[in-house]
Amino acid sequence: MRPAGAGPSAPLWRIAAAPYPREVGTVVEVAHVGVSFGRTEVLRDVGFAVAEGTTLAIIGPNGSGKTVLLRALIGAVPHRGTIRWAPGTRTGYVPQKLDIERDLPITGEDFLRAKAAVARAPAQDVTRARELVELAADVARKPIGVLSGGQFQRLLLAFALVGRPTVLLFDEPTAGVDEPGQEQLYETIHRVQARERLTLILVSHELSLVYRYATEVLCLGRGRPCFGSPKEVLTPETIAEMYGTPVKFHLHDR
Ligand SMILES: Nc1ncnc2c1ncn2[C@@H]1O[C@H](COP(=O)(O)OP(=O)(O)OP(=O)(O)O)[C@@H](O)[C@H]1O
Repeated sequence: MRPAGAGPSAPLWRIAAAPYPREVGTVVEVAHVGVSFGRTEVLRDVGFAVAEGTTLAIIGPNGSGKTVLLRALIGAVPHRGTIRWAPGTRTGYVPQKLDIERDLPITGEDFLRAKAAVARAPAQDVTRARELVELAADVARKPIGVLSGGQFQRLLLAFALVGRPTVLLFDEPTAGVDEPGQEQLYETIHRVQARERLTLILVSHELSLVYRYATEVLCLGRGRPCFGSPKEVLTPETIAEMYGTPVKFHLHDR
């Protein structure tokens, strides 16, 4: 299958040139954001807005600044420009990598309880989050080092859900997960999103899943960032331009 999409004349660049209009229900507004490390500019003039309950996918080649942007959004990286969260927003962040040793002698349950303690969330949030992501209680009682890639990603998702965020920021939800597991994980995220009325901002390399699940797509890469619907952004022309090379992806049947 080939990607469906608008022609090259589609308005792909609407954000960088003109900020997205403020709407009722906008969760975050980002305008002219830039990030540099020393003399190296990683992000320049990034702008977009995310409406409540929608899914923004951030795509782009390795090193294009996707993780840096997520970290800027949660305030972990200094930036230029403005990032305005709606009052009352609570974010849950799932990093791409965890800076903990997987062979630490702690169980999934311990891990979730630690988050509840830090977030001052009630103990029942742990069970609730675990059940939401369909992680079996006996799996959560195992040491984190023996969990499969898919189980570990579910644990990370549960970790982010403890404290009841209104927005989930997810860096590569399917890293270390096989292809059927990726679909299942996206289904789970989608289900949790609908049930909890969450807004999702996720970084992904899985363009077919992005096509299926995202409401809007922000593409970082060579040239100016582009922002639009999956149909507008995920065209062979745009992808080739942003990645610097043609990228093939398959659209799964619904
Ligand atoms: N704290 C930091 N100090 C210096 N440079 C950094 C720092 N964090 C990220 N970078 C650099 O910023 C650039 C973008 O990194 P980032 O991790 O955001 O890329 P990415 O698009 O998420 O890549 P990937 O798809 O490989 O995960 C890289 O060149 C990286 O080395």
